[in-house]
Amino acid sequence: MDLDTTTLLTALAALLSLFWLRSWSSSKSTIPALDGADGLIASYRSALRVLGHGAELVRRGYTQHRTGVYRMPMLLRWEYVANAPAHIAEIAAAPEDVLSFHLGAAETLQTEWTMGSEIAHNPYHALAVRGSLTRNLARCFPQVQDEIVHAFADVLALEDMEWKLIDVVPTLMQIVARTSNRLFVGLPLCRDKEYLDLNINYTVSVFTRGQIIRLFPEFLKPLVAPLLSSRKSSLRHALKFLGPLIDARLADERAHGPEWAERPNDLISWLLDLATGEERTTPALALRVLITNMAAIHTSSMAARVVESEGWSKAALGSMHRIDSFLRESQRLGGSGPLAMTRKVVARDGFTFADGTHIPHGAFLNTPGHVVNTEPDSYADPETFDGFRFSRLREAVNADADADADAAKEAGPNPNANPTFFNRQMVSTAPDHLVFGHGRHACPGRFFAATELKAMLAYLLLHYDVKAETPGVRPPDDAFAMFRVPNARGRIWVRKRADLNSEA
Ligand code: HEM
Repeated sequence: MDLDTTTLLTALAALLSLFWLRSWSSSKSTIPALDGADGLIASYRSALRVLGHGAELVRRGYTQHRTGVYRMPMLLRWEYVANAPAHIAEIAAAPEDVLSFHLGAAETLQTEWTMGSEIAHNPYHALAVRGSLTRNLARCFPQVQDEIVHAFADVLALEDMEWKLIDVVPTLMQIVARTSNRLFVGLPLCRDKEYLDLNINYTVSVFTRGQIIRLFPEFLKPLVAPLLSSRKSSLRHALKFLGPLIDARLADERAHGPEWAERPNDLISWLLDLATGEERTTPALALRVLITNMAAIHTSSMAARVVESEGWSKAALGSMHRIDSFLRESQRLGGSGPLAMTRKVVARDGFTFADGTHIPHGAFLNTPGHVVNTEPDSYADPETFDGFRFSRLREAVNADADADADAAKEAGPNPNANPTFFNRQMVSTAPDHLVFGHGRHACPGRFFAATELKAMLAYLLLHYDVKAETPGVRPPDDAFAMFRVPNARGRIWVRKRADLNSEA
């Protein structure tokens, strides 16, 4: 879909929305509206403004209602934003049958249209990521490490000591997709360019077209969404690669049961451990592989600077506090959109915070992701990138536990877990660090993401020199409404290091 078509559809959606007879009864809510956005005309004006200035409006709402909840006008309804840390902690702790993460995500990503309604109703792939994938990280790390070496060599394709200008986002997406798929589906498929491109294109399509579909009123979605969504064509395409692999795995399971000597330790097996009924078919399993790829690929872009040289075994990565700190800081500033942790209130009586603030049934409740990640009460000089902010803290408290303790805690009860681990690691979530969400639905893939990104950054630093295209300048993020991603046109210079080490 070209830019003109996108613009046209967006304009059409906005126009239709203006004529859509939205119920304004909720504007009589006791919860205050964003200042200047109350009333029919003002609210529509603000809702249109959200499309181009979402982050600015969320920051304004934070300044105006620092300790409370306010209503933000969107084109099709009012949404609620909770600013106070205590409220954020309550949202994080609420059970799925009170505040639904899955129905919140279904709205944000338009899951029914971009992925299929079964993904929201039976998200068992998240359990496979939280359990088996996380538990197997240490065992599978040598393969991930091996893939990083090959992926950097093939994707950067540097012949000699010359500097090469590379496009950051597409290059990192190739490397991340390939490394992740070494774990998900193994060799040789993880190196198939057509398969990787399919996963990357599907990821981009879910995030961009989901935002456009979201602009349309419900009654128009059945007409418009199938034209915009690439779900069916992507799944058909994915079956070309995954179909034979999954067919063979299902045949083996039928012949030998769930445990057999050469059973691969990969995502397909981890999904099969949990899949029941209709989920145990080739297309249904292929869709879960596609969705897990989408979750894994979407957020992995970062700035890189030389920090220090260490070995890069899994154990060494655990002690690489500065790389961990650098990535956490990078995510703190660039990793959350204006709104995070979207939840749909599904409890019949609505949701009431401990201080009595009441959110009605059916409403969407959010937290101001980027704003809390840059709250001056939590972070000194919060808008400044300080790569070693967290490693200094860590050195000060002299904590030595690493992400494994946290990962093991997530994967299941562990009587030997150390309760005093440092809680400002890359994988640690908090009401003032919402990059991976927080609470019950905090990203289950973050242990893998942290291991993979730390290994990638360490490898990059040991083997390549890197510099910004324009010294000291980070290109501004691309933003649309409440959606924010690294600048798609950002470029950096890369060359092989003169004193190239052979990998540890
Ligand atoms: C830097 C990389 C990543 C970031 C920033 C990230 C961020 C997030 C966020 C913000 C959420 C929602 C949390 C909430 O609303 O409370 C989430 C959920 C999720 N993420 Fe990630 N993620 C990353 C990598 C991954 C990877 C590598 C995987 C898979 C291997 C993954 C799988 C998932 C899944 C399955 C969920 C849904 C959780 C549930 O159903 O409870 N993510 N992620």
